[in-house]
Amino acid sequence: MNCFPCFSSHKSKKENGKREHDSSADDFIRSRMLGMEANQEEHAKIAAQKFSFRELAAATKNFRQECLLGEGGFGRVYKGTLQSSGQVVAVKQLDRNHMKECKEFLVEVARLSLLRHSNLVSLIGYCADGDQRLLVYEFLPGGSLEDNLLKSKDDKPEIDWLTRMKIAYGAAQALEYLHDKVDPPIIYCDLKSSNVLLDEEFNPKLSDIGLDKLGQSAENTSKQSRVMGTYGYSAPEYARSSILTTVADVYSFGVVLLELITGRRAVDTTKPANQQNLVAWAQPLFKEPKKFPEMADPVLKKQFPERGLNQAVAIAAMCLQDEATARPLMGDVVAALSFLSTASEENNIPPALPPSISSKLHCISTNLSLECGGDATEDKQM
Ligand SMILES: Nc1ncnc2c1ncn2[C@@H]1O[C@H](COP(=O)(O)OP(=O)(O)OP(=O)(O)O)[C@@H](O)[C@H]1O
Repeated sequence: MNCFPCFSSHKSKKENGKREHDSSADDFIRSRMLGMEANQEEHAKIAAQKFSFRELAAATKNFRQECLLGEGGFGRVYKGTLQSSGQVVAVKQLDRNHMKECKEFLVEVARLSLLRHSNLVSLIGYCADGDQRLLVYEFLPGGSLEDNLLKSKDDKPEIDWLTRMKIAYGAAQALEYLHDKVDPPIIYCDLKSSNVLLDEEFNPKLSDIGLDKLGQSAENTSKQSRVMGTYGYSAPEYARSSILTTVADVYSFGVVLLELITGRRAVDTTKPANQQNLVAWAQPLFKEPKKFPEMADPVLKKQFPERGLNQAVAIAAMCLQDEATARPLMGDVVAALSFLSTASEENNIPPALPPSISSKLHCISTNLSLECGGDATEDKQM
């Protein structure tokens, strides 16, 4: 028997991430708002709070350099404190070339404000004063997964195995929500460790569900105009065709999971040529389960359950299959990770999967030409 999980593939459940949907709430908002003038009435229909530019300037000490958290593809992000409530927030000031049209901006804010999940950074409010466009998010004090896992760790505690699995589980739940619980489904587009933010307890939240991303629903994949994704994280079919689907998100998730397992960057130009691309380095190892423990991050000092490690690598291997339709659905990844992230603190061993899940997750040795190492007890886990 083999310990690798097999998930229902995208081909069987959905065709390339597309699915039928009825007229949804956001269609309603879009149609209503595009037909209206940008006035007070429009603002009132958005769940997020409306801020004036003056309020956000005050919150960020006039966008002072010391408040700057960083700069991304859509603009600068500042840490601020709302004077009305004392709440600490992250204020994203969009570049002038994004969302100039007030109506379009408000439509996208309305869509953003409908998203609610504990593993997504919440949108608190927005500002559309003159030509200024700003978004106000909850502030995540723990920094990004990239900061914590992959950058210099002098002043940071190492992230232990179970915490890594919990981070993977939370990020997977957020993607499952966007793919399967939102209608029409939303493709995250740019999952990478710098977009996984952490709170004080290392609970992950996906950030940067940007305006372009919300404009890119699973129904309009062929309308992709701007190059999204990040080298090292993008699915091979996206590099070939520029068409994004939910299965491309599954691939990017596989890369982040592999980063969590190995402590290596998706792309690291400081490494020897054959190790610079994480997936290319890992692919041959996926065929040699006995070598899986060698893939683990050395800073873990072998403090991980071997069965859990084998299962996590197998999930990553499933997500990273070249054949897009063979990749698992995020719902199945969530089911498997829920067990890997709930090991008892005492023995750090993930519990056996219940029959209902293990029957769903049947073996994938034929897909990946893998034979699992480990003992019979381990093999029964998945
Ligand atoms: N809600 C937040 N709480 C705390 N820090 C945040 C928050 N949102 C963004 N940041 C930080 O602000 C910086 C810029 O973030 P932003 O999302 O604009 O870009 P990015 O993720 O670095 O790049 P890209 O736009 O290519 O995804 C990053 O360091 C990020 O960790």
